[in-house]
Amino acid sequence: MKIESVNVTVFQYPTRRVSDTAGHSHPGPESMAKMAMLTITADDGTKGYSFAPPEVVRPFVVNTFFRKVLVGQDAFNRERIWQDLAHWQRGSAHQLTERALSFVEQALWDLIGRKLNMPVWKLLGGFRDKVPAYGSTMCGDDLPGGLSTPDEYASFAEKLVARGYKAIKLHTWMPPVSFAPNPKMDVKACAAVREAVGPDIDLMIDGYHWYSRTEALYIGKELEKLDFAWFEEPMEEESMSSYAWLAENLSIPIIGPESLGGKHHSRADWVKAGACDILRAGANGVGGISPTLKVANLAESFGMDCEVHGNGAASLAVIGAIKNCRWYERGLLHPFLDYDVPAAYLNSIVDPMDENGIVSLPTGPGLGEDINFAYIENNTVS
Ligand SMILES: O=C(NO)[C@@H](O)[C@H](O)[C@@H](O)C(=O)[O-]
Ligand SMILES: [Mg+2]
Repeated sequence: MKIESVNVTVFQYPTRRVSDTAGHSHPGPESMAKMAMLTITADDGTKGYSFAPPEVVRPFVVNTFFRKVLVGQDAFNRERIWQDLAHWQRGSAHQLTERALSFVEQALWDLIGRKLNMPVWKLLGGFRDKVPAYGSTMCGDDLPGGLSTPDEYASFAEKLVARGYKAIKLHTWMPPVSFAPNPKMDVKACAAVREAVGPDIDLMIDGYHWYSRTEALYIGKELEKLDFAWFEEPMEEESMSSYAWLAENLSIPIIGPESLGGKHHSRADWVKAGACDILRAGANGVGGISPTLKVANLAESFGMDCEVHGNGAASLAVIGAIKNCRWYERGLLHPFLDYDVPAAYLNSIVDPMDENGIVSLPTGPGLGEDINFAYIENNTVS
């Protein structure tokens, strides 16, 4: 099955998610956003798809890297294609990003799954067809009735538990929110949520990512009193030694790295350095599904869990194939937004959750996205 073409369709769709000046998403007025659908087509007509921000898979990236490496290759030689692209990153002047690599690799997996008429998670190992989800909140805000006070976090947490979630992760306040960063406010939000949901719900925090060692230590010690399940990204992840120091000084599990580059290579060094108790990797951030699987397998070899970063089909593809991931990150959630409403370009969401907080993995071929092709065609902008 030879790859014949790699194409990108950019289309517009309505959204109520806006980004702040640090890239964190919050609810906002409805606006039209743009999305790119990356399509890989094989010579027998089979197609594979992934969705990406248009700038990540812009024409320069597709023409300069994707088409040169993929076209003419056997689509089943996915690892060889991935290695060839990954090696080109060094000489790409930072134009071939981990995220671009992730999205083309995901489309390749989707193509393979569609060709074999099997879900990717089953192709990769088929460990499970259901997974418990944790509710991952948006970052805090200053919206009255949103996530602007500890009590509003507590009230939202109660609603999430009523919806079925058995675990909740708080993204707390970060600049540009006026009073952030604020370790004491982070702790107050965590305490309010623990008070509201009781002792049987797993709680985690993912707060301001640039605290000092002493600020992170203070928060961590307070979280230990609140029996939090993990402490995520409280400092700059480029400083692995800071995380090793923090992990040494706290009993609460430290999880990471999430946003650090270096794919599965950097995560091996984190394990060796004792910089985390739980590994983390996302299929959009470490170069795709296979590198995420490599991180999960590395973690398993050291008796560690690997909690997959982010929601979506690619995350589910990995989680369905491995044992050592306890949760699916379902989010990001906010009181003002209904997560269960699919985006206009999808007929249904890929991660439906029942009243017990269990997400059933997609049973369709490939990554299992229920794509509304007619909508995309009617809303194509380039
Ligand atoms: O941290 C995350 N998940 O754990 C990300 O999904 C979110 O994007 C969060 O970091 C953020 O909004 O920056
Ligand atoms: Mg995170």
